[in-house]
Amino acid sequence: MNDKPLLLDDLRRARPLVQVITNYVSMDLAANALLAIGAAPAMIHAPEEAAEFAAIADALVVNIGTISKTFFEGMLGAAEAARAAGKPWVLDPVGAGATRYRNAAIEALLALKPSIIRGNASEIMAVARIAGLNADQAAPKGVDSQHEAGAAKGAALALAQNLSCVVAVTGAVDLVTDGTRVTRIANGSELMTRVTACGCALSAVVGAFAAVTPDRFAAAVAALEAYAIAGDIAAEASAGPGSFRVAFIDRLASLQGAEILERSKAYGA
Ligand SMILES: Nc1ncnc2c1ncn2[C@@H]1O[C@H](COP(=O)(O)OP(=O)(O)OP(=O)(O)O)[C@@H](O)[C@H]1O
Ligand SMILES: Cc1ncsc1CCO
Ligand SMILES: [Mg+2]
Repeated sequence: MNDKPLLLDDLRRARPLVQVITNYVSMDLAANALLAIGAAPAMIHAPEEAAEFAAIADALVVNIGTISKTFFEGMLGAAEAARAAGKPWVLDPVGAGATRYRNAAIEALLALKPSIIRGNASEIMAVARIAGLNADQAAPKGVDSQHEAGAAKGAALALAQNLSCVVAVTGAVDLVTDGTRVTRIANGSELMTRVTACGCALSAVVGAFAAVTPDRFAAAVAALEAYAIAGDIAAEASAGPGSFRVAFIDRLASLQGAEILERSKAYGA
């Protein structure tokens, strides 16, 4: 029996408290995506309280999209506290490779051992380079991917093995690896790339799934699959990016295990 729909059910029963330190662009969509999927969001980033809160949250998500000195201090404290408390934490390395400041922040965050790294292909290739792996790839030009997820397979495997974490690479076909297993997910709509912060909100949802199972690989696969399938269903009734954004939140909220089983285009490869 496929256990992915059960993880969604577990999530809705547990209603995990997910602390999200994310960029200004994504705060609203990420909090609403968490509520819709069945989790409880808390967007808490101030260095004065971020670490204290991470010790009581069920999972932490750190996204460096609009990082600044203050945000970075909060991220370091929270990630350290999550690690010390044995809570899962997810890193979304937005714009990895774009500037020296961003790369140094990523390097410091990698040292705090993220449980799951979720990014687009360009970002994951840049993170591997920052970690001293796979150094021959081109730098991304901004926050959007210049590459297909499959192009980052080597970088994702190397990162997962080296940091003992799960790496989730998104794109037209998503790729998830724990360094040994690789699952691809061919669901999702191109409209998701035309709504800003769809990837950031996904990273928040990955945190919610990671809060309800110790199996980080299963959590990442289940989160990406549910998210992309909600995107497929929402796209069927959308005229463009604006109406899609609204329909997408509705579909995350109404998503059923049976729809995941019916529509899943996940395969091992
Ligand atoms: N070309 C595509 N076709 C279908 N689905 C896609 C496509 N590109 C991305 N997706 C889906 O969109 C979601 C977000 O992934 P994406 O790779 O766009 O993140 P991102 O680049 O980090 O986004 P952002 O930086 O805007 O938050 C995932 O569920 C992914 O499967
Ligand atoms: C557009 C943008 N700029 C910094 S973060 C962000 C949200 C998508 O990553
Ligand atoms: Mg992104």
